[in-house]
Amino acid sequence: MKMKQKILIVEDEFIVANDLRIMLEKAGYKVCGIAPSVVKALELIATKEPDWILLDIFLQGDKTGIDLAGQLTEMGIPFIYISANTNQGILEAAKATLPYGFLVKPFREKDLMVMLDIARYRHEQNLKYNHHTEPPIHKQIEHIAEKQVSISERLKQISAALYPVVPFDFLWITKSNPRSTTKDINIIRSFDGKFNMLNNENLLKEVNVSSRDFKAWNTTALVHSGKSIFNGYDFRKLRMESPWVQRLSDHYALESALVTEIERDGEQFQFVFFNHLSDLYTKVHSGVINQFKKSLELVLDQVIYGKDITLEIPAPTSPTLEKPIIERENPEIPKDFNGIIGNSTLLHAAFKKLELVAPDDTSVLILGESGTGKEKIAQTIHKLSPRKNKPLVTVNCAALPLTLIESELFGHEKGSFTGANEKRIGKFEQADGGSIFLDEIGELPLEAQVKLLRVLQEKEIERLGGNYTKKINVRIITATNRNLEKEVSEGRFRLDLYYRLNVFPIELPALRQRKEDISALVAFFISKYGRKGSSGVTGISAEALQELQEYDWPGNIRELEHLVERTMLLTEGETITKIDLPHSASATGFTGEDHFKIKTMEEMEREHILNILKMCKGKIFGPGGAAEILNIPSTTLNSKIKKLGIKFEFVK
Ligand SMILES: Nc1ncnc2c1ncn2[C@@H]1O[C@H](COP(=O)(O)OP(=O)(O)OP(=O)(O)O)[C@@H](O)[C@H]1O
Repeated sequence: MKMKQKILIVEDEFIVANDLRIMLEKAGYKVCGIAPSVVKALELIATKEPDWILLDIFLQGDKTGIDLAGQLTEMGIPFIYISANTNQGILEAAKATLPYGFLVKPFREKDLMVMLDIARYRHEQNLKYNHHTEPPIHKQIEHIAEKQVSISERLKQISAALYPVVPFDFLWITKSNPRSTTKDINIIRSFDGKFNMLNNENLLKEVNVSSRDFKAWNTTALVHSGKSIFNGYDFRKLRMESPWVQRLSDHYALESALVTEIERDGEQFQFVFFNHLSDLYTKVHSGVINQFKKSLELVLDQVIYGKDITLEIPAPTSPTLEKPIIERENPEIPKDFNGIIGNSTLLHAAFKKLELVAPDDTSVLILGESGTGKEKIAQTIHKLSPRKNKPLVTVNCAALPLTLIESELFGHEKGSFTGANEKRIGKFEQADGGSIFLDEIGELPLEAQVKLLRVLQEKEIERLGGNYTKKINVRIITATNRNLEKEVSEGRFRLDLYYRLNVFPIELPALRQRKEDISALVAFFISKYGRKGSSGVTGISAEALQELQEYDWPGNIRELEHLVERTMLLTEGETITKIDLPHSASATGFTGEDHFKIKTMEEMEREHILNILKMCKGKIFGPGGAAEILNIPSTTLNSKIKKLGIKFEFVK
């Protein structure tokens, strides 16, 4: 008989805590204490040494469950949140602490037990691989801070990493002591979720303030007397005290702020996060930002402090046409990992995980946008596993008609449905002894999900329309470019299956997150297509490469590969000097011919919104903003913009 698992309940509502205790004890767990506050929880952890913690978010005292979570991770104690709070910002902040689960109150006894069961299973797997699922956000920030890309690119990436846990529309980083605005950094989030950086000079122009006024206002960091959260009345007071904050908040329709101070070498810096939602920030956010202080220090050291801020991307050093910077004849053909090119830290993190898991039978879930190389990774996992001499069967779940998917995967008996003239061996049976790669797993219909769960749990398949079951031995590798958590929350994907598949996730970065790999990839593709075809291209000019590095790559490596191949065919000399990158004009639907096209209502709506956005120079909120002109709430406009796929570049 196994030792009973000891659980500590951290919950300030006695009735809920007691209820939980009864359920857990009934299921055979030992409840080693109930703590209504973080302080009490730490005391009980020291004396009772719990195996698991069930953690509420808002507790007695000024510390939240999320504050405690950071310490739990350091102590290596696994935890699950149990909270009634489903505010998106708080969920994201909770997620960033890497819990083993999140249960929303009220819940059924069964939900709790399933969640605990799966969490324990995942924890065992994690201990085995000694890792957590993804690098925590502070690690991501530190990694970006040290990247060899421009300061503004790093700050944009850091903003994107921070955003899920501390959402903001405007971030002002300023030196508060000794007071100075010369090194101010202003980061603005545009409505399409991109971050743009402005120095003070440009920002003053944008918000229409003369530098004389700015100086006269003696604009300095906020006097915040130790307070960090500014909602409602506090925010209005802040506005009254600072004309600069007033101007910013009028222009960007900002309604709340969160402030944190960081000291470096006797100088005090202030990070001020602003949001257009009122009452957005809570002590959860200030707790999170406190946990990130060390990373923010690094950002100041590496990215800002002691350096001149230039927002311009440095001009390419040698924009030569004659001297291509990548040459096939003298090829620095990049080193690769089983045919996968890339040297960025993000990709290396994925390789490391891959090497770790490949020899085992553990299921792997590969996450990444389309074209990031998920299939390549799946092939490599198989190649590096003891199953390498057995088949790797690939199934694209999105490419199969719903009606056929089950028979394709699990096989069918003759006559089991109309058209089933012959018995069919399913893909799982074909893969017996080897691996199966289920691409686009998010597309799998619910009935097939049940069967897949059965394969994972019982290691057996059942053909359609028969009593035929067979034990099989298949390693399952899945991939998706969808947000599976969202699919789960919307009822399209089974939670239990998600947890089983997500035991070992490998995240593949989008190409835009690892632009440092672009030149190696281009060199690789030039060499690949040069050898194959008749193109005489051997290199690319620095300018053209720079252009590639500035592009966003929605189609990732697949798009880059096709573009290089196409450009090589169109290039007459040896060096690619001109690249025909997709332009926003055609994407906006503003080509000349469009005048004569019959347009759908959606197209009309899109065009009208675009026109207004252009008129307002992209301003959505506040006076003179597009929402006001269109007479709809800004939130509605924002969701229309998203739905209609309007991108910020189209507005410029
Ligand atoms: N790191 C890499 N080095 C070299 N080639 C790569 C790399 N990553 C991807 N590719 C190439 O890019 C193309 C797309 O890769 P792949 O099909 O593996 O992407 P995917 O993420 O599975 O895409 P989808 O989600 O659309 O199925 C392939 O031709 C692949 O060979």
